[in-house]
Amino acid sequence: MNKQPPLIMRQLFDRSSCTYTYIVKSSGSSDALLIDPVLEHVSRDISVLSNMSANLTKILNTHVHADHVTGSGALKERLGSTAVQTFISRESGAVADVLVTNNDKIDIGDGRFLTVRSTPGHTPGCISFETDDQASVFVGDAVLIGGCGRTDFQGGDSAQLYDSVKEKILSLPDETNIWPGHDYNGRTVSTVKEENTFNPRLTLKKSEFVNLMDTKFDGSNYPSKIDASLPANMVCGVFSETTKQPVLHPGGFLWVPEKFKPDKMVKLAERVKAGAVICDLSSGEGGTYSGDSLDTPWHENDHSLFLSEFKAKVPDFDAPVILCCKTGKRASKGCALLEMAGYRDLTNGINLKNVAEEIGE
Ligand SMILES: N[C@@H](CCC(=O)N[C@@H](CSS)C(=O)NCC(=O)O)C(=O)O
Repeated sequence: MNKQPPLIMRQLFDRSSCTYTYIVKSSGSSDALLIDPVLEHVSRDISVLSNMSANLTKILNTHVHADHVTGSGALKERLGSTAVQTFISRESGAVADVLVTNNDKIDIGDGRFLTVRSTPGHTPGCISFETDDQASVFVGDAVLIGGCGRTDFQGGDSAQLYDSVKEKILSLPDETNIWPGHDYNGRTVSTVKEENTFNPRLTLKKSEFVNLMDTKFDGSNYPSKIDASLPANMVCGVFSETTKQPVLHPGGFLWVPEKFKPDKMVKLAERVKAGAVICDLSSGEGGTYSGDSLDTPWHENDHSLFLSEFKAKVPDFDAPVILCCKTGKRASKGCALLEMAGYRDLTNGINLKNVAEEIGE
């Protein structure tokens, strides 16, 4: 029987965001891959790879991180953009060289591979990477040691997270090592058996888990770097040489949560009474309203510009805001973008005519 060459692994840490980065390679190949690199540690990662005589060929991202900027783009720039490929899930909506989906195989070299497991819930596009011998699984933020990723922004869904984790991670053999994306208490690795036995969240019944998560994580205390991280990570950390901002997302894709879709508009009159700032993104295409409204044009191909113009007009992240346009579509994208940037009280008002009708004008 052919024995598989052993895998060599390194776990690296970012103290600021408590993020783990992993190097994985096969002993019989010089090729190596990195999982979840952090921008500030690109030099360290290159140096560790060099000491291992390893040649970085692939950078895998478990998801669009909200608490740190990925080192993917900077590593590509330093090591040669054609020599290294970036990976992220197709479901994340982000841009990378390779978009992967459930059950895809990622070659490590020397006959070894990782299998992609779709594990949404912390975000819709979260994936885990399982080694071919099931000795290890790199889970990003789906499972944390004695915990799990939060589910209160970026389309998080606690019921979905519970199902993902139970079906794709905690169903692996007892002895499978679980390598998390973070640990805030100095722990490094766990096993399926330990998490199935002791994880205080994931040993709950699904309804109890959902209740706990939805109470504990209420959309407050967002990661402090969310504003810079999300736009950068949607393009795998590639920055424009001229603006030094993340390059624009081709096509301007924005994930729009259900609650911001135009047909989900609710309690508009109540938000107006609460003193909501009404912003018109349509430059007057959506009818009129007798009260005050701010004209803040939507920039379909430059979300950063919209964000900076909006922030200059509405600096308070807790201000109630109603976005309007002509049909509610641009407003829904605007709400999604502003929520990712940290605004907490957003409503899609569809258009000014609709606002006027809702409040009985
Ligand atoms: N304070 C940190 C953010 C901490 C945090 O929210 N961590 C996330 C993973 S990074 S999006 C999480 O899911 N935590 C789970 C938990 O149980 O705390 C910062 O400002 O960056």
